[in-house]
Amino acid sequence: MEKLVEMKNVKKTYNGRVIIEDVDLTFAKGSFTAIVGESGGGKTTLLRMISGLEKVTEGSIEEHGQIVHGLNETTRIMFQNGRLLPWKTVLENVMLGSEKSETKQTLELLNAVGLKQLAQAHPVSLSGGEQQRVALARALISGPELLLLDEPLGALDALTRINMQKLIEKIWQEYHFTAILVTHDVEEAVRLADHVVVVSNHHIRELIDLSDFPRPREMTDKNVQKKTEDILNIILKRQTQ
Ligand SMILES: Nc1ncnc2c1ncn2[C@@H]1O[C@H](COP(=O)(O)OP(=O)(O)OP(=O)(O)O)[C@@H](O)[C@H]1O
Repeated sequence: MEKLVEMKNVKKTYNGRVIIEDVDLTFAKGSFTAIVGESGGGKTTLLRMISGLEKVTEGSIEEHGQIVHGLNETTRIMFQNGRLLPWKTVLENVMLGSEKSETKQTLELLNAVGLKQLAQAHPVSLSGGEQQRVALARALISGPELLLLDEPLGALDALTRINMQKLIEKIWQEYHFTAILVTHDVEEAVRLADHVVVVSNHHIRELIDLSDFPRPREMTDKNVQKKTEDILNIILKRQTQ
């Protein structure tokens, strides 16, 4: 297992208030990790520290053995709101993620995310799911090593969400980046991740290894349902303590 990111004894406080502490996590190259847990538990803060956008208060975060200082060239972030520029076309929005001009790979990527026919459309004419496809392509156009996903499917309806989960899994398998996903949706975490991090009470409460679960994972699969219930119980138990 080759390490990409390593968090050692990380603590974050805002104005003396502990948001998260005692974080020791390793993210292997090419792995898919989901971070779940109670609202306000520090999930986004964890992601922002990994991205370099937020400083750690104590401890360290290393990428390829180098301390993370600010946003890395090879890291991209995808948010709940695609943050597309309305006056630019789909293709132009995607190209914002790259300093190079359009290439054969650009069209391959548009094709892979199902946007080839919409390359000249503007964001206003796209559905929410299509807009997030553009945001995904823009995040991937430069070939990042690490993709941070901050609740990227949170605003989508249930069916679109499931289709987007399948797309993210397919793209992750094809493009071999390391993915870290923050989500409120435990089913989504179990469907996509090979490691699930449960955050609660300002700590990493549990690490669940799903790397042996075959893909694609369907919610009709009893083992997938059981894992989802187990994780939900860990979160709920904590909240009632
Ligand atoms: N810049 C900041 N200054 C002060 N407090 C902050 C700042 N950013 C986040 N917080 C606080 O840190 C706590 C954790 O926030 P964070 O967004 O990381 O949680 P979360 O687990 O992602 O929550 P949610 O699931 O609701 O999105 C919250 O109480 C939030 O108010």
